[in-house]
Amino acid sequence: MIRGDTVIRIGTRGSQLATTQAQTIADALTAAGHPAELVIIKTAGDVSAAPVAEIGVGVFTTAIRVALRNHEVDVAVHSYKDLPTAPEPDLNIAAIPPREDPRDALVSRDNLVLGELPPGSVIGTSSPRRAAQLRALGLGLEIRPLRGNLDSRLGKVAGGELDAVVVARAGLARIGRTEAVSEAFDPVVMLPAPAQGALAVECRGDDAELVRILAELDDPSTRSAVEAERALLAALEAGCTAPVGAIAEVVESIDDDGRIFAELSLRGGVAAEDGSDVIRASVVGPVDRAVQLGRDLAAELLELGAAELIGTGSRD
Ligand SMILES: NCc1[nH]cc(CCC(=O)O)c1CC(=O)O
Repeated sequence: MIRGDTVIRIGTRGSQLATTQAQTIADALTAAGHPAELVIIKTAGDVSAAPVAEIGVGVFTTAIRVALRNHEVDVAVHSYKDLPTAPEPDLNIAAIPPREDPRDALVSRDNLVLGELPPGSVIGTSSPRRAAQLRALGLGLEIRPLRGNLDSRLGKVAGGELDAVVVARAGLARIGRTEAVSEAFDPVVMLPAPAQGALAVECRGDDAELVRILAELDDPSTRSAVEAERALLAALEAGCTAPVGAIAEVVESIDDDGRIFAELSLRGGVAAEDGSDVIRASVVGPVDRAVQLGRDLAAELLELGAAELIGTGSRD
């Protein structure tokens, strides 16, 4: 069924990463009989090269949401981790497609893994979460601020300006550059940003037909995982300013009668920005209790002292 004769307009940032991921949604909709096209929208994050910590949460997403509310576009495709946690009651994240690998990735000179980088090596990242977790490893690395699109970040390693950068593996996967990855960090080493690697496909809440069409692209396992991670982040934002990492996965468990069933495993952590301390905890529970699991884990982290870790409270 085609929505009248109108083409669905998908709002996206103009970066290669953003347009590539929005195009996958356009292609999926078109293949399902709903022709769609991209509309490029400039966001504050595209205009300023300042660290996200300074420009604020929502720099990559606010302008796209404005265009959605103004009916300039019908759908917004966001990197989920860039969305503020505040709910937007008039908008509906109608699809969370299957997630890419959520891990952070090291891209380094000579393809070295983290443990091979000598003390004093210079690593680029502007993410307080990545910087804090790198410092906490105690490897004597020097952390330098770094922003810009993925290509320019990788270029700083290729050009010899930096020994390595840490970026989301998912971003590299989407633009076809996974060959650049020298190491994907197990979450035991570095917890990814909540919702890293996931997309939020959003429309106006009153566009019932589009809500229904987009729902076909939804992946319930990814949705549960992202809901748990984001609930953890939202609960911690209230009482803690240090950077937060989280990863949830649907895992198979076996009950007392030997039957296999699905559960949601959530790991989360908070790190002092100077790397002097990391607090981690985990929880496993019913997949349909994702939000509660996130809140429970946040409460546990706060009990363990998360609020006492000082940070800028900024996001990736
Ligand atoms: N903060 C910018 C941003 N937003 C989403 C991604 C990567 C793709 C994703 O996580 O879905 C990136 C780049 C990065 O963190 O390296």
